[in-house]
Amino acid sequence: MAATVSGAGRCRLSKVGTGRRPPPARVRVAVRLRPFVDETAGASDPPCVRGMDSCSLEIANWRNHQETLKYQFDAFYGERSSQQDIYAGSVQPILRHLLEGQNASVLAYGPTGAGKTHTMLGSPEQPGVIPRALMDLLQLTREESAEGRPWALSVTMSYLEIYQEKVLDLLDPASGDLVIREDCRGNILIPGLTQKPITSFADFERHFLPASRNRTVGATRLNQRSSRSHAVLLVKVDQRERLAPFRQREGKLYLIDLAGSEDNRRTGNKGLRLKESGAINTSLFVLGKVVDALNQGLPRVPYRDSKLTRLLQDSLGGSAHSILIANIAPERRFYLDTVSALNFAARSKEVINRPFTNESLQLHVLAPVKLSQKELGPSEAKRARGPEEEEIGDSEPTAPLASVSQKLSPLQKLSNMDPAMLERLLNLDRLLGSQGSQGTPLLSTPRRERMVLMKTVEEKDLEIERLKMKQKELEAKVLAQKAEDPKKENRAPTILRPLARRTVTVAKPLKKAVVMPLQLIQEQAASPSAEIHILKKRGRKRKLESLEASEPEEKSEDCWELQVSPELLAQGRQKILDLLNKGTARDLRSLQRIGQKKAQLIVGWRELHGPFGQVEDLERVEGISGKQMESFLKKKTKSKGPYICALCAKEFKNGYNLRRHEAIHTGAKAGRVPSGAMKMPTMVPLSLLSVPQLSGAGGGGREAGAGGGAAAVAAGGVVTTTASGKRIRKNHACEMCGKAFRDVYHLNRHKLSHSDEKPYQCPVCQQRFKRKDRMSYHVRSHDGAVHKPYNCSHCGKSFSRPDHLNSHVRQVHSTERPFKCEKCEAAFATKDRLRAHTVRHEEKVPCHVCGKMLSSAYISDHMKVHSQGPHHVCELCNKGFTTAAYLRIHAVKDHGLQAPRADRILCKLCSVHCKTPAQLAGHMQTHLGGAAPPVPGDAPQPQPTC
Ligand SMILES: Nc1ncnc2c1ncn2[C@@H]1O[C@H](COP(=O)(O)OP(=O)(O)OP(=O)(O)O)[C@@H](O)[C@H]1O
Repeated sequence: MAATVSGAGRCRLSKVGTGRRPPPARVRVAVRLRPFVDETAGASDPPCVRGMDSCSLEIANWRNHQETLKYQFDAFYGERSSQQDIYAGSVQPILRHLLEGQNASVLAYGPTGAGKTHTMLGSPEQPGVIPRALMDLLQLTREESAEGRPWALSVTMSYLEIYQEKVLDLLDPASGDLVIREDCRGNILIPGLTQKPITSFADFERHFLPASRNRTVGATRLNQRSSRSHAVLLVKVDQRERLAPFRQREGKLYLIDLAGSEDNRRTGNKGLRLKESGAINTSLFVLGKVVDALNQGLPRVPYRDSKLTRLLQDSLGGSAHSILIANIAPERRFYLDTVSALNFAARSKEVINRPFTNESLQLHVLAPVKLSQKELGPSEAKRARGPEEEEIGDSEPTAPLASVSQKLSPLQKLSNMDPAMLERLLNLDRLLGSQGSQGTPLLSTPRRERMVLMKTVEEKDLEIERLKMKQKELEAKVLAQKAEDPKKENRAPTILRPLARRTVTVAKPLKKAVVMPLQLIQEQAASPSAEIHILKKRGRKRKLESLEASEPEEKSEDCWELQVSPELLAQGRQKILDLLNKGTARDLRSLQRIGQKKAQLIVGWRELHGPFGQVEDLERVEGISGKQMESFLKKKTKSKGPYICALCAKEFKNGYNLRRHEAIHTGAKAGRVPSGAMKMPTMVPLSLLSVPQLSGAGGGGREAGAGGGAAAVAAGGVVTTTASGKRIRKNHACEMCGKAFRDVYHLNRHKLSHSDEKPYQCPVCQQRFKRKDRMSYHVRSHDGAVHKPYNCSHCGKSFSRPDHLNSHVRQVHSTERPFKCEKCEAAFATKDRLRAHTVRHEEKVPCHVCGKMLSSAYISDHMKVHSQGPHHVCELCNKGFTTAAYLRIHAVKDHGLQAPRADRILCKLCSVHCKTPAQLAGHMQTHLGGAAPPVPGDAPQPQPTC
């Protein structure tokens, strides 16, 4: 029986009367570890995964063999668990939701050969989830629809596979590729998909077993009967109420055996198998993206990017109670697949679904339960005719009918709605969704909820109208006030006119201008002493006609001077001091003459020596000279120009520079002020600046990703705004990774990161470097030219900067691991290490050449395999490797060698690798019984090196 699934002809009543968003139900995740397939293998090769309890497991960390990665799920089933354990523990509990008219789905996920088909299908001796669930479900429906019970239940089944992005009906293989559609309520439909009614398990087997033989399977190196497609068994439970109000419910159960992700090096796939594998990997990759998008609350979830995710729209982030069974294998050769499957499972358990009851009124009441109008009351008789008839039928409805009609009529509005309005509502829905609103979603839920939202929209419109009115009133008031005091109105622009240089050269009266910040206009009357004078002094070229006789010495200078009262100055200095003591490196950069490097030096100094007593203490920071200090302080009193940033007090010669600088704080695009805007310099005395304002300063106004990209470069370049407000166009893209750079120099410097080439060698110790500047710096360290006064109290290593010392202590000697991974329990000493670690949680992407699944961070390295061939060849077996690191791993793993790095010096006594002869000399002390290293915790003392 071919049937087109359709919701037409029904009036949906789900959650009528509740008006609330359905309660959330997280996707539940269970992990099943299969036993060793070859039982003898277990003895020689211990499993790489170990169960800890019924919910958690641990797996070795391949980057650090001392560590294990721990995962926690809703359930963990070890290798000894039976099919019944999994079914009873994780699947059986969700079946009851089907009888409530809700959807449920069970997905088996995992790498190829990990036991997905075994879990879902099993064998005649060990039946899996599918036969067990069907048996129970049919039993339940029989009980529920027994005579005298209010509901009549019927069950149908459909069975399909997604093979190479084609939807194929396994019950009718001749039907070809079917399309997936979505109805106006967001239900996923497959028109033309066969639905077979089943009333007993024998019925089910009669349809299911031959259909299963239609599923595409094939032999790979890892699995003799590997599923080459995703198989989806859809079981629908229809319920019809036997008595009024003749409701109808529909619950859908998806039982999905996903094809396994495949590493084609190990499966040995070629030709068709490789093509199948590409389709499988791609759809699983999209599945990962869907999970990520749902977890991050992105406005667009890429369901449509693959047939699999389109079909699963209901199960992930939709309306189903979902359970994901992640199957994993114990063999070491599956290690990376296992980690990847566990990471996917960990991410999936964050996904929230909102199941609700799929309930509607029957339009055409079932014949057997149709009662005569006599048997029904008049109102019931009318209701039995169905809502459509209610709405369009009688011209003079009775009272109860009218009330039903009234309830339903507004719902019609939505279908008749103007598309623009519908779009607005959709946007609003997305917005609410992205903000994690507790409000009602719009189009993913039944109509009644949409009504609530529409009402909200109307209320918001009214609110906007009200605010507009208020604004108009206020504007009218302001105008009235201005009219009352025309003198004040006229004076303001004179006071506030910007003191541009050009105006000064021609305007004699501007010998002395009083410029008031806007905020001070009111205060000035009360406190004349708070005046701030900005004096324009005579320029050398642009001669001022005459200046006041009292200021003869100022005539020789060509600059603006800001004269502030001593109290204001003192307050300003105090604020700078606060900033020095409390601000982060980023905040400090908002100060005059303090860049990234100096900011870090200041923070490092502060961590070592405690807070600064006075601003002048800055001089004690290594790297800030007395001269710089002087000019730093001087800059606070001597102005570059009259344009002062209201947030960080930096001064600028002209408005354009100021606006460009302001973009740092606002993140706005620097540029011309719109013609209507007031062209005013922002002049605020330091005293008005509060520390929070200062500490908020320095936010980068990035307009384009720093990384840019080849595409963006091709389209005219990437424009970025640096933290100091400078706009840079990056026109040069790296062809390896697409990152954009401003010039060829930086591009070439970056390209070195893609190669292992180290062209620069230290003439003293032969250590090699990728960059010349790094090499020269290193060479200077040999002759003591690099001053390294900061010594580590734990190991004696010297550093030129306190922040370097601090980060060394944090990384090497501290047991503190403040940077925690959100996905697993790993913790790190530095942000960089955490960042490197998070790569492993990223869903792998397929290489477009060979289909191999890799973390995106490793793709560019991997591409070397296809482009230039291996660089590093093992001398023992002639095998090539793309990186020296891989060659080293190979030497250790396959030949049991401890391969020394070319740039390392080996200690002959214990084979420890040292970077430099100096380090080796230090290390030798441990063999000679030299002086013990300083006691940990000793404050490091700056010691000049000889
Ligand atoms: N829990 C288990 N107990 C015993 N044998 C198992 C178990 N799980 C899997 N196996 C066996 O492992 C082999 C591979 O399992 P299965 O075919 O189910 O893997 P799969 O994940 O479906 O692979 P593919 O994705 O390639 O289809 C089969 O021979 C199966 O019988």
